[in-house]
Amino acid sequence: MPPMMNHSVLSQLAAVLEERKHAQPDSSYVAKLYHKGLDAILKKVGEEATETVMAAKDGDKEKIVYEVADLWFHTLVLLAQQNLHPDDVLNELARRFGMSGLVEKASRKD
Ligand SMILES: N=c1c2ncn([C@@H]3O[C@H](COP(=O)(O)OP(=O)(O)OP(=O)(O)O)[C@@H](O)[C@H]3O)c2ncn1[C@@H]1O[C@H](COP(=O)(O)O)[C@@H](O)[C@H]1O
Repeated sequence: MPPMMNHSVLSQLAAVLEERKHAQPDSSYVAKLYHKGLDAILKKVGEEATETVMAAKDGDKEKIVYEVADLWFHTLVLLAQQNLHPDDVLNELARRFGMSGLVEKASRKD
């Protein structure tokens, strides 16, 4: 998959996560998680990190990909809940990699 398509997946998912902030709590998984609050989101991040570790210890590549997807997804929910965007993380990684101007700064200040 070309890099721009990967970035597009993150951006499109971030847009859906943003929309879910205005949804009824019982209307979707993400809306329910927002409603439960920060501690519930952090609990999911912790659980998915643990499940990733267990998959890696089992040496199960398919499960590693599945669990990392769950982990990334819940960290994206955390970023959205904190009014941050995946581009903020991509920019930080680009900065560490010695690149600049990879993507526009996207976090909101509210
Ligand atoms: N990518 C995901 C995604 N990855 C994982 N999950 C959910 O995260 C949960 C993973 O937790 P577990 O494995 O512990 O399973 P679980 O026992 O059902 O979890 P809990 O109910 O106990 O928290 C599952 O319920 C998955 O369905 C996701 N839910 C939603 N998305 C994306 O988010 C978008 C918005 O989701 P909704 O708000 O549900 O419409 C969707 O269009 C999807 O693209």
